[in-house]
Amino acid sequence: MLLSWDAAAVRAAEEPLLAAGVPLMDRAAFGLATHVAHVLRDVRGRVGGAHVVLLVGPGNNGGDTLHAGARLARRGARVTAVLASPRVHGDGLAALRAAHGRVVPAHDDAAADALAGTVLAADVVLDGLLGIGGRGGVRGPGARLVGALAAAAARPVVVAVDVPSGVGVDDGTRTGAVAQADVTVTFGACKPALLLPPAADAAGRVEVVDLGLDLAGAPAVARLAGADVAALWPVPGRTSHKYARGVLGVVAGSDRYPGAAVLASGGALRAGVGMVRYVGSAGSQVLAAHPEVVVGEGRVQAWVVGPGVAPDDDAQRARARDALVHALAHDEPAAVDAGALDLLPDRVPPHVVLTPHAGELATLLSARGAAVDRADVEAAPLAHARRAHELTGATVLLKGATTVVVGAHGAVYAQADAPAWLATAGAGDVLAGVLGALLAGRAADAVDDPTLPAALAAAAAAVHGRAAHAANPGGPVTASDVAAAVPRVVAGLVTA
Ligand SMILES: NC(=O)C1=CN([C@@H]2O[C@H](COP(=O)(O)OP(=O)(O)OC[C@H]3O[C@@H](n4cnc5c(N)ncnc54)[C@H](OP(=O)(O)O)[C@@H]3O)[C@@H](O)[C@H]2O)[C@@H](O)CC1
Ligand SMILES: [K+]
Repeated sequence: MLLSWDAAAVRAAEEPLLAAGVPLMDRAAFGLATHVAHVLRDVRGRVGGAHVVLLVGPGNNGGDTLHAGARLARRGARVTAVLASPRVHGDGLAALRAAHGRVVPAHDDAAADALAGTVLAADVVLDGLLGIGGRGGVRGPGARLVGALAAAAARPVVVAVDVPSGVGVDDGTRTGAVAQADVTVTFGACKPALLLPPAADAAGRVEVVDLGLDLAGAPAVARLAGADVAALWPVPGRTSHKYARGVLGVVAGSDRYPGAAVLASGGALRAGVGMVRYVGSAGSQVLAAHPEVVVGEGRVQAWVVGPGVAPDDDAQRARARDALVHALAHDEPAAVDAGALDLLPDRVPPHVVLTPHAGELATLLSARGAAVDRADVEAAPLAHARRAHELTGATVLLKGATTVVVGAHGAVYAQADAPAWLATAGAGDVLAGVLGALLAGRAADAVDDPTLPAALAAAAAAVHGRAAHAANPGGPVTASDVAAAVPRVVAGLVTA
């Protein structure tokens, strides 16, 4: 599991070490220089003679960068520090000068613009303008340098120092231009911005330098790895029968969208649910694709409600509403998608998991008095998913290239397992089915432990994303392909 801590938690963990005189900046700079040396060997074959440009901001982030630059200069690199502020870290600057690094001021926009060519001609650029002390996008001459990097057709390798400068460290937002990093070398612990969209898209590969911090308290954002998914997956024992493995009620599809019923049922079956009971008008299509499905109502442990339920299909909407009422009255977990999102009562428990995409989340929030549109949600996915959790009580899985899950007691996951090819019609229906299988297989646990539905939702997103890779590595996939690949992805995880 990849865990991240917010800026305040990192600072709190640094404090006692700094008070005890532990040289944290030395450790950070050593780790940074080591990673940059690896990068230089990759791009140039060696450190000696390579040209390294440091973008240096006013705080300790610039200090780390200058100290790392000094180490690289001592190893023979040609190091140029571009100072984007008249006030920079004194010790760091002295160390770089002592190591014969070159120092050039860029204290105004014109000076910064004149240095853009130098920056773009480097082998490697270290982005040390802002770290966890940054507030909003990069301002001043630093912004010109970042803008030049962002606009360049051919740019040097960029290593972000701690975080790409200008990202919202705790919420994953981006304001203004952010230099796209190839690698982010982060100190002490991963930061939320390195996992959360849209900031994480600018981070590249993330390397964590251990500073020996003792991080107390819960992490801010987590990302499940394969072993975590396997530990969450309901794996049948030798004596399990289909009812013990979970029966899932699926209220999906409509005359207009019968395929959603087929895909949601298929996702659930392929994820290992004991049995699917399908409720709705697409029974014949579901049976044609999946003869193992039982059509009609009966006892279930969990529900999938909403995929492909058309807004004008009154009969299917009534079934979806009934299913939700039943689920809530009997403490049965439910994945609520698409056409059922507007049928929710005001408050629901966290074992109700909403699975909107950005547009649907905007609609849901707007209906509850928070006027936002799709672009607002995409610019700040965590904040909006959290708002929806606060307003409804539900666990919220916000679908996207990186899927964000917010659950009870501050549980937050960000899963980036899917290839871009997964953005295809019907993929969300399959995801709802996979999640439904997990909720059915672990229904009692999901009700007892209010944070578990968020972990299960993240696990469903992880398997769904991996299935898209497995279905056709590097190429296009259909939702049916993704569903078909789920069993071997699950097998690979639970037997690893
Ligand atoms: N603590 C430690 O020992 C360790 C810390 N470490 C390192 O320290 C980093 C944190 O350092 P930091 O606290 O000095 O903040 P940092 O991010 O460098 O910038 C703050 C400066 O930027 C300014 N500023 C703010 N926003 C701005 C904007 N939008 N555009 C332009 N300027 C802006 C702000 O000005 P102010 O807001 O105060 O006016 C202030 O002057 C951390 O990320 C890690 O790299 C590691 O070495 C491990 C040990
Ligand atoms: K930085």
